[in-house]
Amino acid sequence: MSDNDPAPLTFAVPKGRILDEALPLMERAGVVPGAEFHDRKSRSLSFDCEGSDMRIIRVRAFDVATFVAHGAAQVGIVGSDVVEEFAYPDLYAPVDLDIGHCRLSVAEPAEDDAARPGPASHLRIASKYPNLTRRHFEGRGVQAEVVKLNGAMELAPSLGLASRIVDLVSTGRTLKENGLVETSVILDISARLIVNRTAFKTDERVGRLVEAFRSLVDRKAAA
Ligand SMILES: Nc1ncnc2c1ncn2[C@@H]1O[C@H](COP(=O)(O)OP(=O)(O)OP(=O)(O)O)[C@@H](O)[C@H]1O
Ligand SMILES: O=P(O)(O)OC[C@H]1O[C@H](OP(=O)(O)OP(=O)(O)O)[C@H](O)[C@@H]1O
Repeated sequence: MSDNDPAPLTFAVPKGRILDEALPLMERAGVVPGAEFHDRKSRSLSFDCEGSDMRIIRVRAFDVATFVAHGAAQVGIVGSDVVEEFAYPDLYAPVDLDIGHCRLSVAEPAEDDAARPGPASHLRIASKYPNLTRRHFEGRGVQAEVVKLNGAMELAPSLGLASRIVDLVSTGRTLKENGLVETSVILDISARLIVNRTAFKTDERVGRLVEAFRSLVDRKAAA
């Protein structure tokens, strides 16, 4: 790299379930992680990209948004749940990738309707999404006290930690097996290509990546 070459771009991806669906799209957009990315024994968090000086970093889903919003990564892939929860002003989500579909829902114990108390003005709710939870309940005139958990939300009602949960639902199996029922959907979710707004305005490589992903999604929709 000469002194005049721009700094390599950093592309952030989540570690878990979105990745399986995201990798084929990334590859078709020319973002191909090197072999070490697939080496389960590797403890590296930053990887080469084939045919480019771009770096690919693999972080927790919520952290993808944080890296991109702060410009530490310029591009990333993350669920719209994460985009909406943080609502970072410097984060722009220009492409719906049509993968990682699920929903953010309210759930409560599947007990008899007769045993359920009437409408409440204050509820304790367990969630990994405090902002979306508060916003949803405030819109319905209910003050939500959110107990922040990072997983296994479904345990909270039976152990008296909260009366309801707000969590991601896909097949609904986890709710069912833990004696809960979905009572309302807050948000339909899919994965988004996200970019740092400043990088998008100032670095044409970011714009080219956005166009590459957008045309892939458009072609899939037209097929
Ligand atoms: N059934 C599901 N459960 C959880 N997330 C789902 C589901 N279906 C799709 N998703 C999407 O996947 C995202 C989680 O992505 P992924 O599992 O790749 O991240 P992660 O980094 O492993 O997350 P975590 O921080 O929980 O470890 C969610 O934010 C959501 O957008
Ligand atoms: O409707 P389903 O298909 O059952 O999927 C929903 C479950 O999947 C997610 O958990 P995940 O497996 O990511 O584990 P976590 O609780 O550690 O987040 C989510 O938090 C639910 O628990």
